[in-house]
Amino acid sequence: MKPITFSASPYTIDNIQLFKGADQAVVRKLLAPCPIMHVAAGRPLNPGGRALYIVLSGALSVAADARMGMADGNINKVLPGESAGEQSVLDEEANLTAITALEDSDVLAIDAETVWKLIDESNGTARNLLRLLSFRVRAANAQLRRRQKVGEFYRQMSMVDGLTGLYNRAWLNELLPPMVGQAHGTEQPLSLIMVDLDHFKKFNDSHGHLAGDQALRAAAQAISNALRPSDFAVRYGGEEMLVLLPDTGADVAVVVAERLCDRIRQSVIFHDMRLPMPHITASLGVASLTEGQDEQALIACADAALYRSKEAGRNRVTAA
Ligand SMILES: Nc1nc2c(ncn2[C@@H]2O[C@H](COP(=O)(O)OP(=O)(O)OP(=O)(O)O)[C@@H](O)[C@H]2O)c(=O)[nH]1
Repeated sequence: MKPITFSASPYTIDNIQLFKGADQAVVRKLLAPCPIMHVAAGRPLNPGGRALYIVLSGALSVAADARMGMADGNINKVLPGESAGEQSVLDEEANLTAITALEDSDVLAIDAETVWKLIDESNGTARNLLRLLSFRVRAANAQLRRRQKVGEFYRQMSMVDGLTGLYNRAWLNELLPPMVGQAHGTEQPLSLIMVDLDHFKKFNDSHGHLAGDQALRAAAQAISNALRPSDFAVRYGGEEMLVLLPDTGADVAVVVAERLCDRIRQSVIFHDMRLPMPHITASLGVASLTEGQDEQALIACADAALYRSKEAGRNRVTAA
């Protein structure tokens, strides 16, 4: 079968995605006046213009524009037979994507009016265009989902303390107020334990800051291992940690705090037996939410109890 060419060019239309299965005579008639542009490698195509471009030879690169909030360094390569710029033609918006020739290319430029005529007069072209747009929407949705996942990952990372793996102050600031609100609303108890490592300055001075970091990790691990999945451990400050116990009243909170105190005292800082065996202890303060109390007052109560543990000789638990 004789290949169908268009314009005065040697190119055939049977390999162009958009015109697959379309009435070739109609397509050829409408494409006849459309210019074929030769674009040198690295040159942009009509920035901001409204035209549908079909690559006949060479290759184009299409990068989403930052103004759309879609720019993410992703570049799509458009190869012979494929098209770019359909959307700007259909929604009558200026093309916000940067289209550049990756290599010396021949590109058929179809102006908006001709695209609409093709849609009106060639069912096959209209169907192909719909299919193409549907594919583009799916790809954009998948890209958005990927970006949401990455965003959520970084959001969660920003809520975790890098040294201990416990939640950090940002997490506490976001989550404690609603937890206090919920406890008041449901009249469920909520308890809080403040944990502060004893003589930690001396520990650092004697064993070095790296050993201090390791001791902090060991204490955080001991705390995490001793809690129920419904409890939360937070690194509150340097060597100060905080434990939140939802649905837990004062009596049980003191039992949990005693357990944490024991586990920290027994924690192994260096598993390498050739290293000296320093150990740590902690002082703890326990407070339970009282009527009308806000989160700051609750923390202040636990802090005051912790201070009394320090005053009484450290390595112990005091309840507010
Ligand atoms: N290695 C290490 N040390 C830390 C970190 N954050 C805080 N510290 C140290 O923890 C020490 C806390 O010292 P202080 O607040 O004086 O309290 P302390 O020596 O534990 O004394 P008491 O709390 O009264 O028992 C300081 O020397 C801080 O430098 C950390 O991330 N790593």
